[in-house]
Amino acid sequence: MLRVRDLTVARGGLAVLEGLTFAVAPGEALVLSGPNGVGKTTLLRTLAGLQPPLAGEIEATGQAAYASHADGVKGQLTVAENLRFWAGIYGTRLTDDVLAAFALADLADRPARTLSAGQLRRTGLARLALTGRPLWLLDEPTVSLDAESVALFAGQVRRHLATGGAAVIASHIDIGLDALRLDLRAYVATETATGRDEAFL
Ligand SMILES: Nc1ncnc2c1ncn2[C@@H]1O[C@H](COP(=O)(O)OP(=O)(O)OP(=O)(O)O)[C@@H](O)[C@H]1O
Repeated sequence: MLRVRDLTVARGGLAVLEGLTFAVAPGEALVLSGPNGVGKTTLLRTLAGLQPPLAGEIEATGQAAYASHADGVKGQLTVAENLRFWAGIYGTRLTDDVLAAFALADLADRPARTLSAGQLRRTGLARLALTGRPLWLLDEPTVSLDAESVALFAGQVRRHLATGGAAVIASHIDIGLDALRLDLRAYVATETATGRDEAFL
């Protein structure tokens, strides 16, 4: 589903990670780890096609759904209206199953601006299920979620994988998935370190 060869990704014109080679097959999840600033978001944005790679190749079969830190939920719309809006964009339908899967049934008619941080995050994540896209690229999807919601979300990822989907997930916590793991510390670009050090002199 996703094949990456000798990839270098950059922010602000400087290489952040280099020499990345990996593959994610249908049914597989890859968890990206590494400390703040190592380049998880930069890699995910590059895989999502939101920024060009500095070098290397990315081959993907099927479209990707990218979920970033920003939930992208419109505050003046209700939860259901937000989800219907996205379903319209992706040509799918909002069903009770999706609301139930993300524990949003009781919140469906609430204006999104009145939601708690975790409820807002669950609404943003429910969008994934509406995209119908096979590859999920998830940047810290569990931020603001309590333990119950993390388990609920992990269940949705498992369901996605079981139906032939795949996922690449940046996460500081173990969300309990049987996943491939990639520690990005091993790929920190040497040029970056030099460039940043000089910038601080
Ligand atoms: N616009 C920019 N210009 C220059 N450097 C940037 C820019 N945006 C991010 N960076 C730097 O690029 C590096 C990678 O950032 P990135 O957001 O990908 O890290 P991350 O692993 O996702 O971090 P976190 O765990 O904190 O979310 C960091 O050192 C960051 O400071």
